[in-house]
This record gives sequence, structure tokens and C-alpha cells, in this order.
Amino acid sequence: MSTTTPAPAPSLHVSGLAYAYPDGHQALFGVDLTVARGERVALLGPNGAGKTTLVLHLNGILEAGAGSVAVAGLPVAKGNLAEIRRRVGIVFQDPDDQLFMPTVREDVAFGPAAAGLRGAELDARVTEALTRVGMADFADRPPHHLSFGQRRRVAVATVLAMRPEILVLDEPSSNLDPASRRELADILRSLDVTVLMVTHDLPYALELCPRSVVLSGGVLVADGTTQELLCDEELMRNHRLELPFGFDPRSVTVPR
Ligand SMILES: Nc1ncnc2c1ncn2[C@@H]1O[C@H](COP(=O)(O)OP(=O)(O)OP(=O)(O)O)[C@@H](O)[C@H]1O
Repeated sequence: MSTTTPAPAPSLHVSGLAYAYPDGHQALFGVDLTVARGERVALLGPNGAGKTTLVLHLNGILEAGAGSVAVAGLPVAKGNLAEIRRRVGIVFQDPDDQLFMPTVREDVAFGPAAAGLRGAELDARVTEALTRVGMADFADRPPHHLSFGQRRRVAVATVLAMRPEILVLDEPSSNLDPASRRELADILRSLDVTVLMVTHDLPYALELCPRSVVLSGGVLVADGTTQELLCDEELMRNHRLELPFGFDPRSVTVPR
């Protein structure tokens, strides 16, 4: 009899996912995507490709019309939504959608407290999350007194405080100055968590995500290393993906 332990379930397993909005608009046509633990993957694609629709299935905001989604082996299904929402942390594009408490500390404590953490355990969880994004010194400040880049880091901390299986980021580089952009990339690379990043910022995808997938017209049309996809001129042209003028993806040394 074999004694090998089974491989752990991938962080994310999407199989044959199809979805039509109530008005009949078909936004996803049988999407398959598997993301291993600890991978960082960019989800690329033109406007209207279905990226948000896909993300909204990961924590059960939308219910699959056909196919399935599982997070670390747990199916996204009505009976599992509380645990699924702990496992899938979504950082929205606008941090003000996520920050609503009088202080940074209370915002970061909100999710773990709702999950039942109290006292020293809760304090330690908040400090750990804020330290990971370099914001521990700002714990007692009101979020609305912080800069946009600082608020985005706090929004990441609110999600990390739930110790998610997978961190989903919607356009994390938007509205950041070059230094804040780089600092956030360093933070995200330092995290021991699976990352799925939706972005139109192709250099940022290259900097952060060794792997990318391209969704277009509700279909996954490419899956490979970010560098090879960005160098595929036909793929880029056919799916309205444009690199900044003069940017050569071959010239970038991709950090791991
Ligand atoms: N509530 C809705 N009802 C009907 N159709 C919708 C709804 N939301 C989105 N759609 C349609 O579904 C398709 C996919 O939209 P989605 O927002 O997922 O695209 P996206 O890739 O996230 O786009 P973007 O890059 O512009 O954010 C689009 O054609 C869009 O018009």
C-alpha cells in the first residue's frame, strides 16, 4: 500500500465556469483555471472581458450558472459562504470601500472580531497584519487622515488579518505614485499567500506575477509566464492589451 500523502488542494480551482447575468448577457463561457498555493497570477484582459464577473464568483457574490469554483478544496456553495469569504480576501480598487471605522486599528480588527477573536489574540492579529504592510505606526490614526497609498496598504491589512488562502487584488497599482507602487509590489512579494491580481497595468503584472492568464470575451485565451504572454504580439493585439510606449518586456528581469 502506498504511504504517499495526497497533494494539498490548489488554492483555487475553477472548472467549466459559465455565467449569464439576469438580463441574459453571457459573461463567462466555461472558464477553467487552477492556481497553486503561493502562486502569484495576473488576470489580464480588455474592458468587458469578464474579469470582475470571474472574481465575484470566487467568494460567492455571484452563483455559477454552470461549472464550479473551489478554494483550497472547499466548494463555493451556499452552505460554505462564511468560510469561503474568510479564505478569499478581496482588496477593491477604492480603499474607501473597505475602510469605515474611526481608526486604522479598528478597521483591521473588524473582520477578525466578527469572526470571534478577542483580547490579546485580536491585538496580535491586528499588529501582525499592519506590520506586514508597514503600517504598524499608523494604528491609532483615522484612515481618512492617511494618503491614498497608505489607505490602500491598510485595505490590504484588513484582508490579511483574516489570514486568507488567496488574496485577490483589483487594480492594486491604480492611483499610486512610482515609489508607492514599488513599495506595494515589495509588500505583495513578501507575503506568503496566493495572489490573483486583476490589472490593466502590464508592467506591474510583469514585476509581480510570474504567471498571467488572459480572459477575453468570457473565455480564457492564454495562460503562461507573464513575460512570454507580453512578448506575444499577436495575442496582445488580438485582445487589446497594450504595453506603454517604449516598454520592452524582454528587458525586465522578473523577480520571484
Ligand atoms: N450587472 C450586469 N448585468 C448585465 N451585464 C453585465 C453586468 N455586469 C457586467 N456585465 C457585462 O458582462 C461583461 C463582463 O463584465 P466585467 O465587468 O466582468 O468585465 P471586466 O473584464 O471586469 O471589465 P473591466 O476591465 O472594464 O473592469 C461585460 O460585457 C459587461 O457589460
